[in-house]
This record gives sequence, structure tokens and C-alpha cells, in this order.
Amino acid sequence: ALLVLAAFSLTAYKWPTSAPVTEGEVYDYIVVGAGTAGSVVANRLTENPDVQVLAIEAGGEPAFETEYAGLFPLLTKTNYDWNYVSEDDGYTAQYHRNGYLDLPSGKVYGGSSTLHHFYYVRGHANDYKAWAHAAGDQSWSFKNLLPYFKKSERLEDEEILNSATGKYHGTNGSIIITRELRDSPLKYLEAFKEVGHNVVDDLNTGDTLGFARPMFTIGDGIRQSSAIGYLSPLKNRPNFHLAKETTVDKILIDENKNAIGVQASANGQTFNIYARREVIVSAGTFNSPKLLMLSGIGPKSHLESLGIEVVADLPVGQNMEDHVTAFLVHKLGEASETPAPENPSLFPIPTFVGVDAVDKTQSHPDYVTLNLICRNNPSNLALLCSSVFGLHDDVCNQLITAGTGNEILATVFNVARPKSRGEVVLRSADPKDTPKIYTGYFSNSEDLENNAAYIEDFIKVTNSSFFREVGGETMYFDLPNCRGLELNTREYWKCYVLNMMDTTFHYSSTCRMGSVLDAKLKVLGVNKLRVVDASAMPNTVSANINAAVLVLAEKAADMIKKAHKAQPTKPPKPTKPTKPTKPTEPTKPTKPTPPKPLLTLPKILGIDLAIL
Ligand SMILES: Cc1cc2nc3c(=O)[nH]c(=O)nc-3n(C[C@H](O)[C@H](O)[C@H](O)COP(=O)(O)OP(=O)(O)OC[C@H]3O[C@@H](n4cnc5c(N)ncnc54)[C@H](O)[C@@H]3O)c2cc1C
Repeated sequence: ALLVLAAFSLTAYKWPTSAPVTEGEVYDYIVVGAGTAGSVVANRLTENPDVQVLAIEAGGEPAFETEYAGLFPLLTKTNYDWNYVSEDDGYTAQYHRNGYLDLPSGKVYGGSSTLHHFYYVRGHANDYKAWAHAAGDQSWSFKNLLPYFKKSERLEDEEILNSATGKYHGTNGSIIITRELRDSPLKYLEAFKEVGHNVVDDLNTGDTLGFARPMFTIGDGIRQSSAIGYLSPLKNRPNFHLAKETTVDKILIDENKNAIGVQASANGQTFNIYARREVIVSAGTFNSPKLLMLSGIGPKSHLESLGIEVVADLPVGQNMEDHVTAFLVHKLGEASETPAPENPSLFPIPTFVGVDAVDKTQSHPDYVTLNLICRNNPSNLALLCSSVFGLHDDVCNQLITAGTGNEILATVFNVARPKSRGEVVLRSADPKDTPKIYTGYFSNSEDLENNAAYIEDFIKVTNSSFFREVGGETMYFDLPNCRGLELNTREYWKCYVLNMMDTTFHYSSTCRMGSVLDAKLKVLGVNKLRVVDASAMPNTVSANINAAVLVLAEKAADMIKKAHKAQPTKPPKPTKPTKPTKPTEPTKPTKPTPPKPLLTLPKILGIDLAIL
């Protein structure tokens, strides 16, 4: 049904017109990927009417089902997803349906923010202190990033705005943030409070630990993706150009190590497009390193093994971080009533968030939890277990049985700052090949040990009055690999975590600032080339990472604008079209004037194409 509805392109009116690009076109900036970060960069750069910006996006328009929070479990493993999977490491994912993990990431306007699960959590000031340290630049500290958090945000919550934490929030930004205010989490929050956790209204101040009802990137009844917040408003900006369903295969770099453009392909055609000022790569944690490596920027030995000429020997693809989920379940007594059909604009399951430490005097968190309350709702549990996380059918069947007629608290449990690192490498020198993704989960044994210890802290909530009253208990799934281990021991929990794990989709740091990029996100050893997306994060944050990606992109756009301030661009004169490029204001939003080819290459750059 969703596919049929998608065929009507009901949301097409929201998007800037995409026009095919042709060989030799020149823009001031080329942004690779109109995803979460790329949309921010494109939006901010085109605020200057004198620059021409082209965004090239491998995916296309998101259809209406991406907009409704209630439908989020249906978006992965579709055409909106790159459908990458992990390499089998023989260690993790052993109790998954396939023995490997699905690693969804968006291939659509807005990228992964068009697929994500809405939680808006910024992370702790300590996380950004590590960014500033890696960059050697204090402008990346939480305090100094706060103006960018506020710039990207439009919080619609009078209670928070009028409270002491109101000063941490923005009210004019592009992304609407609202709070999940259903009552059902309240008894849980009370239970966590009783066993010693802080309960707060706002976890987004950079220094607050505790449990709270979450903030969401949901507003006006729909998903607040970067596509909605940053890309859609560009449809009437004549200096913005968009090429959809077009894939960048290589960055063009001249003999002086200047990035001068990109090689892209669409509909079986390959063409070169040029950038006068900069190429900005915002292709995400898997595809940004892939593109850099295909262009000769990466580990020398790896590139040479594939016959790729080395432009810059850098640890591209390495240091990948992610939050591994341990899927934890509590059963909380009978719940016989059938849940009322949910409003599709709401997050489909009542939820609360916990960001906390085992030592309650510690100022930074050890773990992050997303908690979902399912009352007699086996179908939602089935979707969560099987579709969102690809856990083994045996586990999902046990969960569905437990959830039928009962209230279930399903917890996505993360170590806040894991020590394990994964890696993205090329499968071959062919751009059409998928990258090889080694997640490296639990490759540092401290992560498994810590995960088990943190779960022990969390499940103390079973001692609370509420849990005792309803007979609340931790669910010990029958996991073949853990049979024979004494329940509730450290060894048991380590085995449990290994078997009940999945990604929380927070992959980052494969082109990290500090080793691949400088503090301005410029690729080391290459000119006119930046990476701006989750791959640029020096380390993950103690939270879901979308807010961190937005803030990184807002700051990056500011840095790019400042870097070129002294270099005003004359509006380009077209050579081919006889009429000036200044498009007329579109009368109908669905049919803005298509972007026109700008100057031809030799007249701008004077570069001998043969060297490319
Ligand atoms: C299923 C899921 C759930 C998540 N849930 C949450 C959540 O609840 N809260 C939260 O804070 N975070 C969440 N995240 C994480 C967050 O959404 C991502 O970290 C963030 O969106 C990444 O942004 P990005 O700009 O790095 O990459 P993306 O947003 O993925 O953008 C990359 C873009 O580049 C395009 N592209 C890639 N290669 C090329 C190429 N060669 N040529 C042209 N275009 C290309 C892609 O198609 C894509 O549009 C979730 C992520 C996923 C996948």
C-alpha cells in the first residue's frame, strides 16, 4: 500500500527541482550527499546569493511514509536505505537471523535523518571536550558549540523554555523539537528515582544525568529531518542546484592536490563537474571514507593493494565508533486491554530515556538507555525485535509470547563511550561495490565487561515499589550459547549482551577530525576538500548522534563561509544558455526554474583535462 501511495509522489511539491547535471558544469561549491549534514551545509552556503551550490544526492525524494513517526520501523531495508551489512566477525551477531548485522543508512533526501528514530539528545560536555582536544581547538567545546545547537533548533515546549534550562535551547532554528509527554512513562521514572537515579525534564544541557521523557525531532505532526528542515526551504533559492539519483564516484584532484570537482554517474552516464571553491563530502560514515579512498585518500597499503594511486596517506575508514545495543527486556504484569490505534504522527510507543552512571556522584554518564513501554502490544515488539533489530526468530518469538497480555519494558542499552573501534575498507576499486564494514564491536573486552556491569546497575530498578507491586522481572531469554551459565552473574550478562546485541545506528568517526581532518574539517594534505558529516566526529557522544551531526554541520558551514568571505564571487555568466542564469521566481512551487549549466571548465580553471 505504501509503495502504491509513493507512486503518486504526494510530497513532491516540497522539494527543490532536481535537474540532471552535464559534463563540464562549474559551481562554487559541490556538496556530495544531501543527507543530514549535507542539507545543512547546502542551506547555509546558499544564504549568500552570490555563490552557486550544487548538491549531488544518490537517493531521491522521500515519500510520505517517511514523515510519520508511527511508520519508522518500515523504512529500513527499502530503497531509502543503502542496505549495507557488516562483515561476519564470527563473534558478535551470532544470535541474529543472518549471523551479520544490517547497517541501515539513508539513501534519500535528508539521508539517515529521514530514517532515524527521532530521539534528540545532545550528549555530554565531556564528549565535546574530547572533540576540542582531538582538534586542538576549543571552539569545538560544548560551551562554544551551544550557539550552533540553538541555531539548528526550534524547541516547541513552553515548560522547558520557561524553566532554568530554557537558555540552552533555540526557538528559531530549522529543526522543530518537541517533547514526548504521554503519562505512561511517569511510573517508571518514579521507580528509577526510588532506586537512586535523577529524574529530570531536560537532558540537553551538556551536564545533566538522569532519566527523562525525551525530546524528539518531530514537529507539525511530521518527521523533522534535515530534508524537511534544511532542504525543502531551498526550493525557491535560485543559487541552489540539486542532482538527485546521481552518485559521486570520485573526487577530482589536480597535480597540486587541489580538489577541483567530482566524477559522478547517473542513468549509466559518467561526467565530471567542477567546483571553483570547494568540494564538501557529506556522504556519511560509510560512504565518505569510501569516496575518499576511491580518490586516493586513505591508508597507503590498502590503496596500493587495489591499484589506487595514493594522493594522501591518511587513516581514512579507521576508528569507526558505534553504540552497540544490548536489547534488555522487563516483564511488568498483565495488561489485558488492547492498545488504542496510535496517532501516526506520534512516536508509536510511549518511551523514556536514561543517561546515567553507576557511581551516582560521577558527573559524566556510563550508559544511555532508550526505553519503550509496550502494553499488550506483541506486534510492535515483533517489529522492534525482528525488523528494527534483526534478532533471531527464537528470541523474537519468546518476546512476542511474553508481550501478549502483558506490559513489557524493552530497553535499548548502550555503553555511552565505547572503546572498541571498527573499520571501513574498499571491497575493490570499483565505485559500484559496497564497502566492507568491520564493526569491531566488543573488540576491546572492556566494553563487554562494562556493558554487563552497567546492566547490573540498571536492573536494580526491579527492587522499586512499582516493579515489586506488579511483579516486574527481568526476562532471561533462552539463549543456546548462554545455557548453563548462572543467571545474573557477570559471565551470564556478558554472554547475554553478545547474543542480544545490535547496532543503534550511530556509526561515526571514519574520517575523524584530528587524524584525517584538521580543526576546520579540511582533509589533511589536500586543498579545497572538506568532510562534513558523522564521519568527521573525532569520537561519538553519549547520546543518539543526530543532534551532534547537525551542530557539526552548522559550525562547518559557518567556517566555510568565513574562509571565503574575503573572496567574493561574481555571479557566474553562463556561456551556453543565451539568457542570464538568474531564474525567475517560480510561480508554482512544484516547478521552479531548473538549474542551468554555468561556466565551462577551461574558461574558469584553465586546467588541462587530460591530467584528470
Ligand atoms: C535507522 C536509524 C535510526 C537512527 N535513530 C536515531 C535517533 O533516534 N536519534 C539520533 O540522534 N540519531 C539517530 N540515528 C543516527 C543519525 O540519524 C545519523 O548519525 C545521521 O543522520 C548521519 O548523518 P550524516 O550526514 O553523517 O549521513 P547521512 O544523513 O546518512 O547522509 C549521507 C547522504 O549522502 C548520500 N550519499 C552517500 N554516498 C553518496 C555518493 N557517493 N554520491 C552522492 N550521494 C551520496 C546518502 O544517500 C545520504 O543521503 C539513526 C540512524 C539510523 C540509520
